[in-house]
Amino acid sequence: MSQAPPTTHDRPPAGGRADATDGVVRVEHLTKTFGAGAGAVHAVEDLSFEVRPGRVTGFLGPNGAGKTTTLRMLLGLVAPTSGTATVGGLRYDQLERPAHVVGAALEAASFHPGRTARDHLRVYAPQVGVPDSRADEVLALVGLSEVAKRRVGGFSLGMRQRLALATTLLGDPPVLLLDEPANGLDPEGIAWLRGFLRALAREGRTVLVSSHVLSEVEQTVDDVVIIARGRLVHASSLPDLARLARSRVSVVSPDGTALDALVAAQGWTVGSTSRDGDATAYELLDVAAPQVGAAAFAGRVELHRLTGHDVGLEDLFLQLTAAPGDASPAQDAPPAGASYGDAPTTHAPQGGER
Ligand SMILES: Nc1ncnc2c1ncn2[C@@H]1O[C@H](COP(=O)(O)OP(=O)(O)OP(=O)(O)O)[C@@H](O)[C@H]1O
Repeated sequence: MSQAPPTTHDRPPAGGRADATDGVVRVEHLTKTFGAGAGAVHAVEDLSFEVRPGRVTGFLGPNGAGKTTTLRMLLGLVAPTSGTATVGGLRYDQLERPAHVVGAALEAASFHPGRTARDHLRVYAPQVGVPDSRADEVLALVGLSEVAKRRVGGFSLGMRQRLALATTLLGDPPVLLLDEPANGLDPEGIAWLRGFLRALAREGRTVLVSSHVLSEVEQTVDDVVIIARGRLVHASSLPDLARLARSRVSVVSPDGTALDALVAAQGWTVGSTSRDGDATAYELLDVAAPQVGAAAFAGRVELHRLTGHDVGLEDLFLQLTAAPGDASPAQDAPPAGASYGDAPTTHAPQGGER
C-alpha cells in the first residue's frame, strides 16, 4: 500500500481540527471509461452506493471489477467520465485539508528503503500539517514503536502494511479508504488488522476496505458493497447478505397433493414451487435434506428427487459476481439479485454508457 493523499493534494498546515464532515462517502452514478472507440475500457459504469460512519464496509469485487478506479476517483486521482464521488458532500478537490478528512492507502507499498519508519512519517507530517511528534503517536497506534528507528528496507510485508496505515492516520482523518489492506498478510497480521479496523470504526470513523475475496473480510465488515464489471451487484449489511446464503432443499413428488400437505404440516419455508401435471417440485429454505426425507418417509409421501444445497457466503459472492454465462461454482445458489429472503438487494442499474 502506498498512501495517496499527502503527497500532491495537501495544503500547508492551517491548524485546528479536520474539515467539518459527516463522514459519509457517497458515489452517485459514477462512470469511468478509459480510452475511446473499440478499445475503450468501461472500468466503472453508473455506480451508486453510500458508506456510513461507525462501520467497516467491504468494497468487494473480482480482479478488474473497478474497485481501485472508484477509490482513485474518490481521491481525485482519476477524473470521472460522469457522476460524482464525494466525502461529506464534497469532492476531494473541494476539501480544504484533505489529509484531515480522508486517509487512503492504495496498491502496493512504495517506501524509501533507506528511511526509518519514523523518518518516513516525518517526511509526510509537515505536508499533512501535523507536528513531528505525531509520527511516534501513529507508530504506537499500529504497534511499530519498537521498530521506529529501523530502515523500512528490512520490513516484512506486514510491517509495511502497518506503516502504510500509520501514514493514513497522520491527519487523524474520520474517513479511511484502504485498497486490499490484507493483501499478503499472514493469519496473525489479518487478525491484527481486523481488530484495528473494527476499533477505528468504533471511534466513529468511516472505514472502506476493498478486497477481491469476501472470506478475507467476512469477519471484519458490517456492510458490503459488491461490484462486478464496474457495476453494483449488491449492497447491504453483512447479515442481510448472509440471509441470501441459506441452505435449501429441492424436492419433487409425483403426488403433488400429498407433498403440498406435508410442506404445510411441517411449516417449511417455501422458496418456489412448480407443477407439472400431478407432479410438484418445491424449493424449501432453511431445512436439510435428511429432515425432509425423514418427514416424507413418515408421512408416506413418495419422492422422486431430494437434493440439499448449502450455499456458503463465498459461493454466493462468486455467483453474484460471475460474468453472464460463466459456469458458476454455486449453480444452485440464488441468481444474482434474486431475493429468496427479505434481504434488500440492490440491482445493478441497466443501461448506462457502453
Ligand atoms: N489507467 C487505466 N487505463 C486503462 N484501463 C485501466 C486503467 N486503470 C484501470 N483500468 C482498467 O479498468 C478496469 C478496472 O480496474 P481496477 O483496477 O479499477 O479494478 P479492481 O477491481 O481494482 O481490480 P484488482 O482487484 O485487480 O485491483 C480493468 O479492466 C483495468 O484494466
